[in-house]
Amino acid sequence: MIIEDVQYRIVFDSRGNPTVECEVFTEAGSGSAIAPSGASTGSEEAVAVDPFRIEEIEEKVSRALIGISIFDQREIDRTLRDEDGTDNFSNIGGNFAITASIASAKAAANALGIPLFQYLGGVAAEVLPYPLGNVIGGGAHAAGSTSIQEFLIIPVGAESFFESQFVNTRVHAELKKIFREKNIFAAKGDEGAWAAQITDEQAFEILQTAIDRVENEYGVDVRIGVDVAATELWDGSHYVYKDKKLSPEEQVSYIAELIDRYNLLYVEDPLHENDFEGFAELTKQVKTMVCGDDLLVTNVRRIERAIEYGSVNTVLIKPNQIGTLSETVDAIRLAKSRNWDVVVSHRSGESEDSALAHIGVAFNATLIKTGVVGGERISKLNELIRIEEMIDAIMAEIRW
Ligand SMILES: O=C(O)[C@@H](CO)OP(=O)(O)O
Ligand SMILES: [Mg+2]
Repeated sequence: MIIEDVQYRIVFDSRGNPTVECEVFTEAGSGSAIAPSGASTGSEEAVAVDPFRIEEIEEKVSRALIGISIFDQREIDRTLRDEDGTDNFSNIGGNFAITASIASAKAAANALGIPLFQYLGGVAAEVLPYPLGNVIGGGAHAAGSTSIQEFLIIPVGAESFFESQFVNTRVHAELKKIFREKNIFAAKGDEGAWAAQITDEQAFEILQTAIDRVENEYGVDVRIGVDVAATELWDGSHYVYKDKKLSPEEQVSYIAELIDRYNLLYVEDPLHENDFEGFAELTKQVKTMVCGDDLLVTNVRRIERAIEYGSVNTVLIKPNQIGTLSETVDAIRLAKSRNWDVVVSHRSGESEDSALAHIGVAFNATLIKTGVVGGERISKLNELIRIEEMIDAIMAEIRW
């Protein structure tokens, strides 16, 4: 079954910015995908181009893809690469490429009449990731709030995906109460996390109080994680926080101290995007998940470098950072070959597209990073609740 047509349209993302949606057609129907976008992007990411170049790029992509088998994802993705001709998709745009790539996979799954997670992951796709929920945020996602970009929670004691997300929503709601009790004005940042004029230390204390209350009420363990997004703090020689300035060595000890003090389970981008050695220094010292986002940008070449240095033990996977589904899978496989944990992640600018939930289940991600609230975050979380139901139903039928 071949690709018969490829069409793009311009739609809007959660920040209200125009973005592209791609629809790939076969004789059996179609599949579609919407491009997300980052605010704190890594400099080595695939480049998103202006959605208003739609006419020119749609012409190129459809000419290239029409006639290829919808089930030959590698060939589809190779063709997108060839058509672009650059390393970072600066020609046809990572946004135009990733949507064509994922829309093709969805069209293939639809043609077979199976869900995307099953098309991509087969019978091995039977475990759900835990939701890594962003509950307090600042940095590039909310000006004036914390220096650390994201304070995240992981409900490690939950027994189902539903329960995990339920607990995360309780912590998010409890935080609202605490901000009120303390007379701290809190608004919401780009990902639905609370944004307030507080220091990072205050954020940790407030979050710990919220977690204690929720743990008491529901009897589930909740751990804290952070995305420092340290490239945003880096001025070329120091990490500049609201209330302090740290040298690279001080930054490593500060993060190690935070891990110890708040029993952090997860730390993302604790150092700037080119400090492979600094990451390695920290990873050696701690037992927690040390994750590379801007450092690795879902790119096999950068993951190889991180393996060489021993920089991390966890990879963040954002399909739009690399631009095709096949290369996303290559990044996941390479990380898994080193026993790293895999975390699939949304972007700060998102949409109702829920493919990320399917990709997380298909490739056995340990965690899925989304917000906790907001339609564009909830679309992935609710999809995981549906997938959990589907897996239960499938497992009740299949016997090994
Ligand atoms: O840094 C991050 O991990 C992401 C998602 O939370 O932010 P952005 O999409 O703005 O890069
Ligand atoms: Mg990040």
